[in-house]
Amino acid sequence: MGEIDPAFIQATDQRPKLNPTNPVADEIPIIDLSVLSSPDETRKVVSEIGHACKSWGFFQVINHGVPLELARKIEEVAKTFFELPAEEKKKVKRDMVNALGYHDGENTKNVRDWKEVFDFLVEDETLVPASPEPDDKELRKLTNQWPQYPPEFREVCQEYARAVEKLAYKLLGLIALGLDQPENRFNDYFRDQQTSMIRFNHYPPCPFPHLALGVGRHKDAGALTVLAQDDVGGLEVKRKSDGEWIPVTPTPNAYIINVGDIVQVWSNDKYESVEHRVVVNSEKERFSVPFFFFPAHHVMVKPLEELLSDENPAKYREYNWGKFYATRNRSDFKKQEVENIQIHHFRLPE
Ligand SMILES: O=C(O)CCC(=O)C(=O)O
Ligand SMILES: [Fe+2]
Repeated sequence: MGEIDPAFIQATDQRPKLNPTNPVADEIPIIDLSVLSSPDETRKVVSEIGHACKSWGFFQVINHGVPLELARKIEEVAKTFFELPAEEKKKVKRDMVNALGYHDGENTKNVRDWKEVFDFLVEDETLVPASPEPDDKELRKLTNQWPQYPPEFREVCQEYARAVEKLAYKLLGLIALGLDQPENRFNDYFRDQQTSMIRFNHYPPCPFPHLALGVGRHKDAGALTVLAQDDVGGLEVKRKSDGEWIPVTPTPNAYIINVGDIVQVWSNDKYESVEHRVVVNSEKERFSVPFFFFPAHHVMVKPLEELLSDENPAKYREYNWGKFYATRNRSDFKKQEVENIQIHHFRLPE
């Protein structure tokens, strides 16, 4: 079995309980979107989603409109890509210049994740700040790197991106309705120059599942995440009521949705971006595909004025999404000595 590289070892209090003595019932709500054509049913779905966002920050959706055939194809191209020899994958490796493509050395909270990933942008050319420095107004264009194999890779990725983007807008609308806002309240932040990204995660079997994590605990920084997972399991969500780590049992053909930091700020903490992590196992590899719904770089994120009052004053000062993203990317890329940028850094004193 050999020795584990110490870079992967989680601090004692972060290590997973692999065989919990009291297995927890899966409580994360499953919401059926097939009924959205009827106004009464839509109201019900809006309220179910609102509840799920408040109590869990997570829910699953079924009958979501993403063609099953496309979901199957995306899993297949992702698997085929990760099976390529390392030298082939390294041809599209991310580097200091291009942050997109393949890599296997990511740190979450300064511990290395047991995974390899491939990242691509939903818009093939995406503008982002050139640096995290607040006074540097320069922008740069990010572009995708596409592997040559499998040959259908790019086309399948782009078709999948459009289908999941549609679902992401639908969900964003339902969340807006749940906050008593018009359904299209948030759309303009994305319509032009969204910075959304799709990631293929591959978690190889790990001989040290009690010491390492596939992804360390974190919150997603964007507005929403729309995640496909296979049938292996490993995602765990921190339950708000007691801080226990609750596994999200795979549901066939479902997407897992979680609200990110941006929705937390827009909703002024009504909905919270909840911590989650991925546990690995010694036998099976696992694949997952998150779609990170990110607004345009120029969007200033702040609590919605419409929700604020004397009783509900703003809990955050506004921040620029592009600079947040640039700062976060810098610190995920290299191991750093300090905590990387987090949403609580923008919290106003009570
Ligand atoms: O693989 C998963 O289930 C979740 C991955 C995740 O949380 C992420 O990539 O942000
Ligand atoms: Fe995540």
